[in-house]
Amino acid sequence: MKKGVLLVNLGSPDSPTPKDVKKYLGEFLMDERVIDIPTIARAALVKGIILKTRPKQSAAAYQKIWWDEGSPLIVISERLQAKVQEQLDMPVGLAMRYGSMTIKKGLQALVDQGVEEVLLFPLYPQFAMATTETITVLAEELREAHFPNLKIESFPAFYNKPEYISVLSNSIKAYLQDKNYDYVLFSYHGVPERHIRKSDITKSHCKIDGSCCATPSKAHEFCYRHQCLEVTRLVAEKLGLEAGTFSTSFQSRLGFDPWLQPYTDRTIERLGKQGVKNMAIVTPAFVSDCLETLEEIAMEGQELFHEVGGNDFTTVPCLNDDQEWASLLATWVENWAKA
Ligand SMILES: C=CC1=C(C)c2cc3[nH]c(cc4nc(cc5[nH]c(cc1n2)c(C)c5CCC(=O)O)C(CCC(=O)O)=C4C)c(C)c3C=C
Ligand SMILES: [Fe+2]
Ligand SMILES: [Fe+2]
Repeated sequence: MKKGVLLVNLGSPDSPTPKDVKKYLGEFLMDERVIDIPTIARAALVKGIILKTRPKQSAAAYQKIWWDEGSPLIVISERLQAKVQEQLDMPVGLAMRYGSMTIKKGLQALVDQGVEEVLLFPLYPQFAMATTETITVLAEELREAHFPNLKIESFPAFYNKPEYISVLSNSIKAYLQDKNYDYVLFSYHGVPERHIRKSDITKSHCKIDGSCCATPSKAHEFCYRHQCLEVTRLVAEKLGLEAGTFSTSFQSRLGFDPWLQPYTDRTIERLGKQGVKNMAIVTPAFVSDCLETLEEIAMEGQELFHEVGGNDFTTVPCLNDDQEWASLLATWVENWAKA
């Protein structure tokens, strides 16, 4: 059977105009795994409230980070795809969960090249209902409706694979080598606490308290919070960071529900007020730089840190198209193809 791989990332608007941002956010936020409330309530919230104001505000943010070639997230994902393709004999496709580069088009392009068996590769180190799950569910729906003879297998969350932790730690170490820092903040995209409880396959483990994520459980296979805390622990260990000089926080909260805490903005503020002068910030929920790293962290986060007395604020780039990272992806794909 001819094999191929489809890398899948989140997606971006076609352009940073309020019109295109509105279209993109409409698709994104109407996903039942992103805003997980009943359809009528979701439509009222998204179409009646969020889409009335957010597109203008988000478009202004996108305009600050947009590149001549397009959305950073898309351009970086394309560069990564090209590097992975250089190392593999099988076709390597790229698709986005939202926006114009659809998963349907990505699957069709592979089928057109004769592929009969696809490795679906969500580009997210940690599992989340709003990221990995929505990709795998949609791909299966598309397979049933349009590609009934195609075999699709999904690559699971890779947050604790030693080779991933190594590549991530190496890239952070290389970037911070000659930088001034006395604290490393690991900031992950947040999710509503409710998402964590919904993904708990034991239905009773996740209490989102001080201990559940450190207590071994089957629930952790699908616990975003546990997986983020593990990445921090493993990378800190690898980099030899001392206790008290690093911590985890969660960014990009939207709406009024409780999301995973501590929140990144409040953490930056607290650390600055407590006397941290030189902060490095890493964002391991994202494999590519995007609005959430380039604007929310590198611009807004830095401004906040300076306001509360901080000096240096270093935003460590995501893995992006790092050569070691591309080689690791190619190795994982090869291992799958051989199995
Ligand atoms: C409202 C709910 C949202 C959930 C839940 C959520 C989870 C989630 N998102 C990412 C990765 C990215 N999100 C990005 C942008 C973004 N995310 C939300 C909302 C939720 N995300 C919104 C409304 C936006 C758009 C921008 C804005 O208006 O603030 C991006 C950046 C995309 C880009 O074009 O650069 C990424 C990447 C993860 C990993 C995650 C759960 C773990
Ligand atoms: Fe998001
Ligand atoms: Fe937990």
